[in-house]
Amino acid sequence: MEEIELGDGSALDPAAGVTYVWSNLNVYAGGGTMFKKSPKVHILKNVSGMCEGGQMLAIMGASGAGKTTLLNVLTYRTRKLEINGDIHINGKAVDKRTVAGVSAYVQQEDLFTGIFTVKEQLHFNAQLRIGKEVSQRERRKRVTEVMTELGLNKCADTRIGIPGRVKGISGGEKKRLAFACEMITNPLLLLCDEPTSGLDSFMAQSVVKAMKRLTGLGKTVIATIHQPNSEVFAMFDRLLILAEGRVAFLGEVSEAHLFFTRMERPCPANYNPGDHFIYSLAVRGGKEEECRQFISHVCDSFRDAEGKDMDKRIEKAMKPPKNGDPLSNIKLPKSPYRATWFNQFWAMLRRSALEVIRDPLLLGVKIGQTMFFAVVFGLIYLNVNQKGSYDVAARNLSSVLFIFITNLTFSNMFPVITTFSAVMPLFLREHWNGLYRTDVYFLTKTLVEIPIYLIGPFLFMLTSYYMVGLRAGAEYFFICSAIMILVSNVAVSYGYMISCISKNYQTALVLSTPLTLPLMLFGGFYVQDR
Ligand SMILES: Nc1ncnc2c1ncn2[C@@H]1O[C@H](COP(=O)(O)OP(=O)(O)OP(=O)(O)O)[C@@H](O)[C@H]1O
Repeated sequence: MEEIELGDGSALDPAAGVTYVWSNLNVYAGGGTMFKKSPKVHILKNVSGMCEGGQMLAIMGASGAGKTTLLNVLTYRTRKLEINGDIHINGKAVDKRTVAGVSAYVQQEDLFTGIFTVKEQLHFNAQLRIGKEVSQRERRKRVTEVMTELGLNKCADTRIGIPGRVKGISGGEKKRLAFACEMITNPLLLLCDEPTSGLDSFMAQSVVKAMKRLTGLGKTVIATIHQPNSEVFAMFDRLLILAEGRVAFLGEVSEAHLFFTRMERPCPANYNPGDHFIYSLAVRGGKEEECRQFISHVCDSFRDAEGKDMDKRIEKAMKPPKNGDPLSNIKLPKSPYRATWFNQFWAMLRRSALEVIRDPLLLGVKIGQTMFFAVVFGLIYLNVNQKGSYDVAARNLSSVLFIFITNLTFSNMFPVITTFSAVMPLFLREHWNGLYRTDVYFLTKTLVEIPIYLIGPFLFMLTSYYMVGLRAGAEYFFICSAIMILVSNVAVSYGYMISCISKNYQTALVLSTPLTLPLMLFGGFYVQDR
């Protein structure tokens, strides 16, 4: 059978789609650190399941059942969790790189660059997530296609918005945009965490229909789903119901009806089956013990009857095919990044520049703050260079310059680390999604923001120049100022570097002081030495 060439350059033999299998997954959280112990929580308990190419699997369950944790484990996006169990694709154990190479993941939380319009966000994704073998024309066509498919044409030129500051597209449009950003890569395996939440029933249906269309191309679609309406529910081929971290049911939708009838909870006529299954396995307030006993009974019954057949199928699906490489129908990218270094650099440079131009708040706050401190320091050290003998005045000036350098270094570095912590979730998601490398982010951010951090210290030193009442040695003052401006910019760069490397706010903060100290001392000794 002929291979399907996908938009991202990968290929899929429709006769052998991606069979995704997971077996006996046990996930634990907590346990504490060496300093502080906390109880270990067993989140997923012996969870097994599978989804074949051309199928759409719904993962359902009450809130807290473990749906999101399962999807995070299946996409290797877990941090600080202990995981045991096996994950196989087409019968072969796979690692994070393989899963990242074949899959796309629509996460529950929508994270975007708020200053972008919907179309710009999709073009940005098309530039960085589609392989270089796909032409620009094809990419533009793909953007137009997904916008039409997901009803995003109306808000194509509307900014996404920044929560609490810039009103942008609606919550439902954001959800569809998140979905469109993943669809654009034409993935072999699509995982979605609640893709329909926040959507009206028409839009929820459109999103699920778009997912269903992917299964028609032989792709594998797995989604957690909350309160699906009957039409949406009917579109899923298979159902995995989780309850209290255990598998309560796995199989076809029609089999679920039979199973719940056997459990003496038949779905009433004209009742939404999805709602009924979730409600039956929820832990209700005031009846916790009773509900937990029922859940335990349902999970045990499934494991000891229907689950046995499923286990056999899973066991079989985990064995590699007798002949050939089980992953031979998948062209895995050599690098986790689809775009070249230069393409990543230009796309990120443009985005970083637009962020400053379209949201000049940071620029305004930074300059306003610097001017405020320039005036305060200027008033404290007003005409300091005019007082006493020439030697005393010179010594005073050196001390004042040292204080200036301390202020400029720290006041540039800490805001960088603090503002970076706000964009850290987006950076981490895009970086792990293979959009760009850490060094590209660091370089483009630094390059774009350096002019801002040049203007601030320049105005600071200019104000100080007039306020300290320079008696002589203007040349000395200007050289020291240049050194200070340089040092304060290296501090900005340091701030970004520490944040990018540590990828963690607390670590960046802890590292910032010892790393800034040599810089400050260099500047300090320089101004003292003259
Ligand atoms: N890192 C963690 N530490 C401790 N408990 C955790 C951690 N992560 C998840 N849990 C717990 O595991 C359970 C499952 O969480 P999960 O987010 O997977 O549920 P969910 O089914 O997706 O819920 P919802 O539908 O409300 O999003 C919850 O009780 C949650 O509190």
